Amino acid sequence: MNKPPRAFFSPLASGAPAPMRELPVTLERMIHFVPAHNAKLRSRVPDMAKQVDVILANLEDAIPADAKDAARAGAVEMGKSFDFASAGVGYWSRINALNSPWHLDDVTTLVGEIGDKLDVIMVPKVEGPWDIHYMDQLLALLEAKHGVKRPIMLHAILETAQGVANVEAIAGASPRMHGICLGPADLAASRKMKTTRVGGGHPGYRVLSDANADGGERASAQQDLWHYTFAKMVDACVMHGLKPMYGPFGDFDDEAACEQQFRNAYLMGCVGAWTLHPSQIAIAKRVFTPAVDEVKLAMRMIEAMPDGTGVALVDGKMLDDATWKQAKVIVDLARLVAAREPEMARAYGL
Ligand SMILES: CC(=O)SCCNC(=O)CCNC(=O)[C@H](O)C(C)(C)COP(=O)(O)OP(=O)(O)OC[C@H]1O[C@@H](n2cnc3c(N)ncnc32)[C@H](O)[C@@H]1OP(=O)(O)O
Ligand SMILES: O=CC(=O)O
Ligand SMILES: [Mg+2]
Repeated sequence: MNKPPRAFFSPLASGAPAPMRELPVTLERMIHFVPAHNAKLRSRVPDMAKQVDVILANLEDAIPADAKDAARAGAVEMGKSFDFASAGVGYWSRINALNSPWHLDDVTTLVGEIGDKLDVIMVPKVEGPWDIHYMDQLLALLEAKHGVKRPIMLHAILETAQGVANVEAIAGASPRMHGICLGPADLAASRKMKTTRVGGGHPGYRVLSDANADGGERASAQQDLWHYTFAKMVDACVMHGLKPMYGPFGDFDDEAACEQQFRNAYLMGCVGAWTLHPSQIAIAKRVFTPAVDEVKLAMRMIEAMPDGTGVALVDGKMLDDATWKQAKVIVDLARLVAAREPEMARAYGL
């Protein structure tokens, strides 16, 4: 059962900041993962911040059990030693799962030490709205205790079959929700899919054309294993005003496949993807930044129908109110990019 509308935006603890009614308007084309226990990589944060929209201190999977405390301390150090807000870069952390021995220390330490520096906590393996309700209440209590001025947002990873089944309820569980991203590795394991890949396609998942009368070779094409989940996730996010994102792509050597996976997500409505290795940053930037010719065409479409109603022809193609809205999605994104990157502003003519 949902909370009544008036209660939805009430702080959950006396002294906690009021929940946000709108998400901050920010570019989040890539969430760059930093293994937070790794001092060498932590020392590169100021350089990385010049290249990415968001830096995430990872505490969960990929951090060895005996380095969990060091990773937590590293996340605190990152938040204290670099001014992400002044650099215009988001600062997130992926905490350990709700049932893990590290979870409680992760949340209490992060909020207690860097609650005012952290924009988003990424919560893994979210199964249903109850996980978000729990996080919401705990964060409100900790924010009140530590005098945090701005609510920390939550980004859920969709990586269990139960989570996928409950994705709409997860998206609508709290005004803290920032977005949801697809976690194809854990989701594959949860569903008992027979793949060991981290995202992307699989050569065995394909459709085959009918047999040829002459016995000739049958055409066959690989299909997208993630299409259903993406579509479900994007609709749930957009319905609740959240940001859908793609998660990890594990084959660092296959940049073309990474780019295609990111592009499918972009075209389907996602705003960004995780980058796990420096080589993936340029790919995410290329994909989640609208192309100059696409933006120029969209601007011409908007000019052709200045008040957004009626019908017009641009390059021989019909547009009406719906097309105008499609064009506006692209131009709005271009304006966000232009505000951050002067060379793109010039290229777009904005
Ligand atoms: C399913 C999931 O949950 S996915 C999310 C969890 N996984 C992660 O977060 C993985 C994050 N990435 C990493 O830890 C690393 O990229 C690894 C361990 C996989 C590979 O690292 P390396 O073996 O050092 O790779 P490689 O030699 O190609 O790295 C090239 C350079 O980039 C650096 N680098 C690698 N990953 C990163 C990163 N995430 N951020 C910044 N720099 C990085 C390396 O330190 C190296 O620098 P150097 O040449 O000065 O030594
Ligand atoms: O955490 C990410 C995943 O794919 O699993
Ligand atoms: Mg996972």
